[in-house]
Amino acid sequence: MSHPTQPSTPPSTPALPPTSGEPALRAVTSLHPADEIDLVRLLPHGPATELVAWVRGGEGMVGWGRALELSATGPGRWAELADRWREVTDASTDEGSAGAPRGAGLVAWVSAAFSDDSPAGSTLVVPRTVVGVHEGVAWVTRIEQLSPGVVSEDVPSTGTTGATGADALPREGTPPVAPRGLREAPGLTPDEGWEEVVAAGIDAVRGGRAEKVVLARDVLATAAEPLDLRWLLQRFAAGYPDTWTFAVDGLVGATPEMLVRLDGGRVFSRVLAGTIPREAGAGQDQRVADGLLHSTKDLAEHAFAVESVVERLAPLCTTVEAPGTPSVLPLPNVFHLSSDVDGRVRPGTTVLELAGALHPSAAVGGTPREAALELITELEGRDRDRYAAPVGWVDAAGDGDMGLALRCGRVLEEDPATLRLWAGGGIMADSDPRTEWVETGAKLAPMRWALGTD
Ligand SMILES: C=C(O[C@@H]1C=C(C(=O)O)C=C[C@H]1O)C(=O)O
Repeated sequence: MSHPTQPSTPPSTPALPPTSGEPALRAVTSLHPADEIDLVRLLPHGPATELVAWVRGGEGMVGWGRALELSATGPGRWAELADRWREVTDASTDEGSAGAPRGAGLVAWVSAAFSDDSPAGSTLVVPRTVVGVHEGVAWVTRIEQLSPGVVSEDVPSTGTTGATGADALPREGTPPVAPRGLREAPGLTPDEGWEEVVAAGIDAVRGGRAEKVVLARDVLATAAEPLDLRWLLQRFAAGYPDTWTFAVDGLVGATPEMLVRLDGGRVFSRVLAGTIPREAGAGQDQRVADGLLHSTKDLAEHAFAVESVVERLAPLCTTVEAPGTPSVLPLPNVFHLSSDVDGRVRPGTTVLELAGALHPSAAVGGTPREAALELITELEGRDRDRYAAPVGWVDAAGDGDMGLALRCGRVLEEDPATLRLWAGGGIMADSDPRTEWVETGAKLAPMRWALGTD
């Protein structure tokens, strides 16, 4: 039996839609008076990964649902996210945000992996609903995909105030659920081994391998049920109002450190390095703060961090200015040496590219950068996931805030009742392992307090 011969050319197939480019989004913003809006109370109950927040002193933004998610890995993760976000925003429409406060309109939250070779990946998330507050103005932005793509189900709406429809202000969500039956366990480094890790870091610095290396430890906190992130966010917002309370992709915390803010061409970075736990009793504050301001070890450690930021900003800016001496930033748990760096960015640079260039600053890596990163890999011996990496938001113009993911934890993908908490500190030749243990304990205090019910 003979078989029909195959045609030499395949039959013509219908034309496929263009595959280049990212999905287009449509953002619609409405403005409202901001009377008595408590942003973190607006968040609906939902899985940890569906909630986003960036709030400080009652202002900022919260969001939920997912209109779009982009991910990237490797050393090119920043450039990839920046390019793809530009493609998204170029193809998208943004209605009603003209003249509205910074952050209103099309906006994405970003959380990146600390290291270039991390399996953790980096993510850019555009929520379906964003509510913001700034200087007496509130806004609601609703975002949807215009072109085909995967859109996850929105978190159920919390309802609306008076007015109905897409532009109404969402009403407060149900009260958050306090974590029950909390227990702590040592993380990837056994507690009793961490001072040895620090001692090895001190030896490496004394031996000339680096001038400063930041070493961190982790702790696991497990509750009886999946954690309600809104509990933590409300605690942070109330107890740490001078820090940026953040949530994205299951990473939650209250960071005092602004790696980089871009606002209409102005660049700002708050560099922190050099820390002392705040002792109970306000009577001690002045003495402790003075001690920090005169500690040669802490001043040197701080200078490395400022230098690393100024050096990396310089090629991307027309001007960069740093103060000659740091000041003391008081937080409920610690004092930090703090320097505010200001600059003007060269046109066309977004906050994502700035964060990519600055990360890891010597506040979380060390000096020199490459040698310190090698030591971190060698001595910590495990991946930092999203800890100590940039976290924040970017708008359609490329402006935004990128803090450092510190005083934070991340919900484990495999167990939504467990958070991995992290804290680290800068190790210099004259550091002491016991003091570093106490300092990292003070840096874990905000998370431990936020998990509590006192
Ligand atoms: C590494 C952390 O914090 C960083 C390290 C600091 C230090 O060593 O003094 C201070 C602030 C942060 O830049 C942390 O909180 O985990």
